[in-house]
Amino acid sequence: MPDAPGPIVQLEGVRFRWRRKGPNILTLDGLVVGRGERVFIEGPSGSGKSTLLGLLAGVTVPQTGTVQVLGERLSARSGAERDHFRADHIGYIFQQFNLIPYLGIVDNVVLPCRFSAKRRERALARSKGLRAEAKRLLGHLDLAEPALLREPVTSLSVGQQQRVAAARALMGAPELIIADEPTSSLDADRRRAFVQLLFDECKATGATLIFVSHDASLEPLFDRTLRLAEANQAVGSRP
Ligand SMILES: Nc1ncnc2c1ncn2[C@@H]1O[C@H](COP(=O)(O)OP(=O)(O)OP(=O)(O)O)[C@@H](O)[C@H]1O
Repeated sequence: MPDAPGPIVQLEGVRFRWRRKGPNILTLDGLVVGRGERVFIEGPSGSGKSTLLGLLAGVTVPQTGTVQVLGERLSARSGAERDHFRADHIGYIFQQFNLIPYLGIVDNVVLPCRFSAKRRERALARSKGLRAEAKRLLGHLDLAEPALLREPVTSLSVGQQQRVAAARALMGAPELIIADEPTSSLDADRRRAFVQLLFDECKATGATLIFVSHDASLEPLFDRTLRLAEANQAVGSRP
C-alpha cells in the first residue's frame, strides 16, 4: 500500500540489462532509502544512474529482483499501473526540464494534477485552486512576479525554467522527488541555491529526494551518497 510505513524505496537482488543478451547494467543486491532522506547519487558517465532512476520511477522493470516504492512492488505491476503510480507519487525533474512549450508557466506547473486525482486533491488541500497552488510554489522558488508568469515558458532563462520544472515536480506533494542532473546548466552558486530551495520544499511536505549529479561540490549538502560504481561493482560480470 502506498501509505504503508517503512522505507520509501527498497531494491532487492536487482539485475537490469537493456538488451536481452547484453551485459547487466545494474547489479544491486540491496538498496533502501528511508522517508524524508536526501540521497545524492554519483557515478561516472555510463554507470547506470539514469537507468536506476528509470527503475525507481517504474519506467522500466528489472529482469530479476524487486523494486518497491512506498511498499508497492512496482516490478510486479503492469506498465499502465506503474504509469498511474508514478503520476500519483513521484515528481520527476529532468535534465532538460521537459516543459511543454505551448503551455504557460502556471499551466506547466499544474500539469501533474491533470493526470492524478491524488495530487489534485493534495494541491487543493493547500490552496483554493490549482493555479493558486502553482503560484504559491512558484513564489517559493523565487518566481512570484505576475508579469513574469505571463511570459511564454520558452522565453525564461535556463535557471527560471529549471525552477518551473521543480515546481511542477513538487505540485500535489508527491512522496518521492527524483532529479536527474537538474543543475548541469547552472553556475556553481546557483546550483547550491537551487538545491537549497528543493530541500526546503521537500522538507515542507516530508518528501524524499533522490538526486543525480556530476557536481561533487553538492554532495556534502545531502544526507548520504550512493556511489553507483561501487554499489554496482559487478556490472556485466554476474548472471
Ligand atoms: N534506452 C536505452 N537503450 C539501450 N541502452 C541504454 C539505454 N539507456 C542507457 N543505455 C545504456 O546503459 C548504460 C548506462 O546508461 P545511463 O544513461 O543509465 O548512465 P548514466 O550513469 O546516467 O550516464 P550519464 O552520466 O552519462 O548520464 C550505458 O551503457 C548506456 O549506453
